[in-house]
Parts: sequence; structure tokens; C-alpha cells
Amino acid sequence: MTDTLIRAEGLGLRAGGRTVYSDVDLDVPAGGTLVVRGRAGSGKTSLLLTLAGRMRPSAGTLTVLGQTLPQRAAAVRRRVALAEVRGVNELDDALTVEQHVAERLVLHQPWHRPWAGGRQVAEQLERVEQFLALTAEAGADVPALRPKEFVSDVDPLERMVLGVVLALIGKPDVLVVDDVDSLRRSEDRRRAWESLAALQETTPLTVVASCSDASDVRWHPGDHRILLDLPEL
Ligand SMILES: Nc1ncnc2c1ncn2[C@@H]1O[C@H](COP(=O)(O)OP(=O)(O)OP(=O)(O)O)[C@@H](O)[C@H]1O
Repeated sequence: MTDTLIRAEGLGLRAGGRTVYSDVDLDVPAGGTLVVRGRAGSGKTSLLLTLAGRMRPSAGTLTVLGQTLPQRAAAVRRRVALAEVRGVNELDDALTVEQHVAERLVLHQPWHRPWAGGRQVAEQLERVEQFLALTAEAGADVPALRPKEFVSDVDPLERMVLGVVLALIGKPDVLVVDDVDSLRRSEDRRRAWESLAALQETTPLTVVASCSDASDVRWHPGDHRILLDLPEL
């Protein structure tokens, strides 16, 4: 667990004539969790997207999974997956849970197989259930996703879980979860953090997450969690 997976030095972004974030130094080990904390507008989403190879920094150096960014952004994007990030890869309210799963499966298939069969979707949904059972065992107890339910009808925690589950279909090395505390209920926030931790216990996964208040994060001794505070600039 000592390999460095994300290393940043003096990382910064200026855009639209203003500094979005600056002077970020990071050393995140494989299998660790980086929690980026900051108030609204402090640049959390932009930093997360930079670490995911989706945004180009304007200062400093950054390597993710041994790849230098921004030069190797395409390679990083293949191995770093985003859960739902508002305004970037939003789920479609008019699609059901299983339609989202089918759509994501197709994205990860070769171009000559542009569909996902019912059995494939069912298998994937079964894996989701197994994952949710694990989180329940770990005390997170996230509600089951109903395959036929429209995204417009799922509750906020289920929606976040669906975003995570879809991101995991591509078996990424790094999972990015923005705004974990956009969940209103404190019980939901606790369950979201616990389910991410449970996920890491069963899969070799590094998590990069953001929030404005980290009080619901459980800090277990020795579990390689790093808290980065982004000041308002
Ligand atoms: N490419 C860009 N061009 C201009 N402004 C940008 C760009 N990227 C980010 N910003 C601005 O930088 C600020 C920080 O944005 P960002 O969404 O990263 O913050 P945040 O901490 O995630 O906020 P929130 O919690 O509200 O989502 C915002 O004011 C945003 O408009």
C-alpha cells in the first residue's frame, strides 16, 4: 500500500481571469482515500476533474497512475472513473436504473458490439446487489436500487450509489466522487462514506472524494486517508 498513485506539486488552475485553486501538493498512496474539503466555489470539482485527467492544470506537476498529466490524459481517463458530477456527466432523469446500466456496459464494449443483452444487464445488477450487501454488512446499509425505477424517482443516496456503481463498471483504479455532502440527511452522508470505505475493503480502489464538511467521514486509524483543505481564494 505504499505506492504513490497520485502525486502533485504546486498544482494550480487559473481560468476566466481568476485563480480556481493553487499550490496543491499531494501524495496519495494506492488504495488510499483523498478527501478534498472546501466551501462552495473553492475549486473542489475543478481539482477532482484535474486529477481525473479531464481538466488541464495551469501550474505545477501532476502524475496519476504513473502517467504525467496533461500529456497522458487519455490514459488516465481510461483508469479514473467519475461517479455523477453535476454539470459534467449527469444521469438522465428519463432513463431507468437498468437503462443506465445497459448504456454504460455498451460504452465499455468494443465498437462492433454496440448493445447489451438482458442477461448482461441482469448480471451487472446482481453484482450491484452483492456490493450493496457488503456495504450493509459494514454498517452502511444503502437501500437497494430498483432496476425499473426512473432516475427522477430515486432518492439522493440511491442516485449517488447509482453513479458509483456505473463508474465501477469499467473496473477503474481510481473512483472520483464529488460533493458527498450534497446529501441532505446526515444519516445518508454517513452511509455514503461508509459504503465507499466498504468498497475499498473488497476492491483495490483509490477514492478521491470532495465535501464541504468532513465531519461525517469516519477516520479509521491506518487506513490511508488524506484530508486536503482548499481555501477560498
Ligand atoms: N474553466 C473555467 N473557467 C472559468 N471559471 C471556472 C472554470 N472552472 C472553474 N471555474 C470557476 O471556479 C470556481 C470553482 O469552481 P468549482 O466548481 O471547482 O468549485 P467547487 O468547490 O466544486 O464548488 P461547488 O461546491 O459549488 O460545486 C467557480 O466559481 C467556477 O465558476
